[in-house]
Amino acid sequence: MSVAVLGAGAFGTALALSLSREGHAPRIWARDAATVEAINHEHRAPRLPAITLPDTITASTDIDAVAQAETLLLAVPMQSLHDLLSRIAAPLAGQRLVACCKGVDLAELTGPTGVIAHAKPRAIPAILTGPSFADDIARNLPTALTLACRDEAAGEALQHELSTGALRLYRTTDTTGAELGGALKNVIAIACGACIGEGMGDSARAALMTRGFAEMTRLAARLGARPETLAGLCGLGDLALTCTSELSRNYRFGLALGRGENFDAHLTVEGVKTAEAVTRLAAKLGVDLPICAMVHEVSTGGTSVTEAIRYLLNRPLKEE
Ligand SMILES: NC(=O)c1ccc[n+]([C@@H]2O[C@H](COP(=O)([O-])OP(=O)(O)OC[C@H]3O[C@@H](n4cnc5c(N)ncnc54)[C@H](O)[C@@H]3O)[C@@H](O)[C@H]2O)c1
Ligand SMILES: O=P(O)(O)OC[C@H](O)CO
Repeated sequence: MSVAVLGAGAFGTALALSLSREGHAPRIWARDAATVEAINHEHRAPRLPAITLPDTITASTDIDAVAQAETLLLAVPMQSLHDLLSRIAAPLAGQRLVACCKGVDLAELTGPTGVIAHAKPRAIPAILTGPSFADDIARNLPTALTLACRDEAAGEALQHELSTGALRLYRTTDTTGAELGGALKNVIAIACGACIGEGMGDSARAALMTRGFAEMTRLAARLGARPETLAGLCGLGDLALTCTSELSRNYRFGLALGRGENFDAHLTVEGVKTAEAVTRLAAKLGVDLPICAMVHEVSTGGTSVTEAIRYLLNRPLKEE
């Protein structure tokens, strides 16, 4: 089976490397010629500068040519996924489209598999998500992720196609749970970073992680997801990684908010737009997501970290 990667960022490049170790020769689509030049001639990718790529990994700016592979890994930021799919002329009928992004689309208020289903209704949508830093996958360190696909046979085929000796994929048909886990953990990671940056301590972070997990499962349950999906790699697993590691951009963005420091605007921080999207979605559905709402307020300058923490502490007391 042929696999291609659309998007030459850190995660797309790391996944291409992972595939190349299993004998695939993946092509990467990049939107700019300079990145294609760097991959094809210097064997390096701008977003993973420390890694040398094998010459079996090649790149092109011709999206319609690259998109002919049977399996396409869609590795662009969440808010660019719709734009990416609209660049491809073909309907991609019967092809497996695996979202490798985490978030909720602001325009459609759906996760990546919903965006795929709207843009390419004859394709088979799936999502690859869970605790993993691109750099770890690129270095072939042990990693376990969730592969979610409603089509069981396609999901099983993808699980086998994308697993490697170091990258172990667990399968589920619960795409809603898998994508909400990955989306919301980024929002909670911003909250945890802000809490640590503000000097609130590890106990406060543990409280935010736990009550954040309650928000994740509440919204997911309202949208029909299974609780055990959220308790898996794509939910609890990724929450644990992202809320505790300074390798996470979402966590570091939160740290900067808490410390009152600037943050590099060129870095992909999915939790900011996702906080806005899930706050809107929750209002529409009548679901209470106070931590997500505060992350949206703080990250858009609507309130301070101190005020947000005070608000969360002073909410009416309730049962756990
Ligand atoms: N980096 C990681 O460790 C990691 C791990 C797991 C999941 N992810 C997820 O992968 C997704 C991508 O993150 P990343 O770290 O690879 O980001 P990145 O910032 O390293 O790269 C993003 C890439 O997308 C391209 N891009 C942006 N907008 C585009 C558009 N409109 N059309 C086409 N290409 C566009 C950029 O040129 C860049 O090559 C995110 O949703 C992220 O949550 C990342
Ligand atoms: O750097 P982040 O915060 O986007 O996190 C990367 C991955 O999503 C961690 O699983």
